[in-house]
Amino acid sequence: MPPKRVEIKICGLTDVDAVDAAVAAGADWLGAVFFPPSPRAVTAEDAAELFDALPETVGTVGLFVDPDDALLDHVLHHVRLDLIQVHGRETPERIDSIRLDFGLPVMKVLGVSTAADLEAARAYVDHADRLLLDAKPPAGADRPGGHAVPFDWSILAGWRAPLPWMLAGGLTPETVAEAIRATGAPGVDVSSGVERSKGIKDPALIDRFCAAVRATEGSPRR
Ligand SMILES: O=C(O)c1ccccc1NCC(=O)[C@H](O)[C@H](O)COP(=O)(O)O
Repeated sequence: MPPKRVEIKICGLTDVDAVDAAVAAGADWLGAVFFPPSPRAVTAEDAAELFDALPETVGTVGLFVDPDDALLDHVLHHVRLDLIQVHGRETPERIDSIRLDFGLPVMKVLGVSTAADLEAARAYVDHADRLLLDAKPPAGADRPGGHAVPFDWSILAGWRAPLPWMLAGGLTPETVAEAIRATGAPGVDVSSGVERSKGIKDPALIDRFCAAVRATEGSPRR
């Protein structure tokens, strides 16, 4: 079987050095968080600077939590995004309206901790373009993601993804290869695991993360 390329998304970027490191390391997707309580939140203007002059091979992702149309309008007025990631309680119908009104594909995040949580995926077929499986946030958290928490990957055994998907939640340069091997994930998403402190990305960790993913390509998977 030919080697399978695993998509890499580096999320929560806030500075140009980290963007440059992610591009140089071969990341496929770069994410910016538009959710002010996050330590990684950026303004539309910041993101426009960060995502200026990227190679065409690199896609840009805006991460939103239950965004209203005014926020999406504002951000998209400033920044070229290729994919909208929604990390809140967005229904399939709300995703339809985002796709229709803003003309962009949407990746819906599902918080999972048990196999039963995976059932929710089916409701998004014919609505979302992609799914991102992430851990549920700790109790009382002020935001639904980006907590460096993995979920139990064994719940994915035998799961047939109804849409293209990515794996997230507490991945690091040390764990990502095993995560890919154990789950067969066609894509991986990281934020905390490539940071030197909360919200501050470390170019060397980005490089190590991407290298660890690329080293898995072609090796046997689930
Ligand atoms: O990063 C945040 O602060 C954030 C805020 C609100 C919703 C989601 C958020 N992060 C999610 C991600 O960055 C990723 O998509 C993914 O969950 C990976 O997070 P991590 O466990 O930190 O690697």
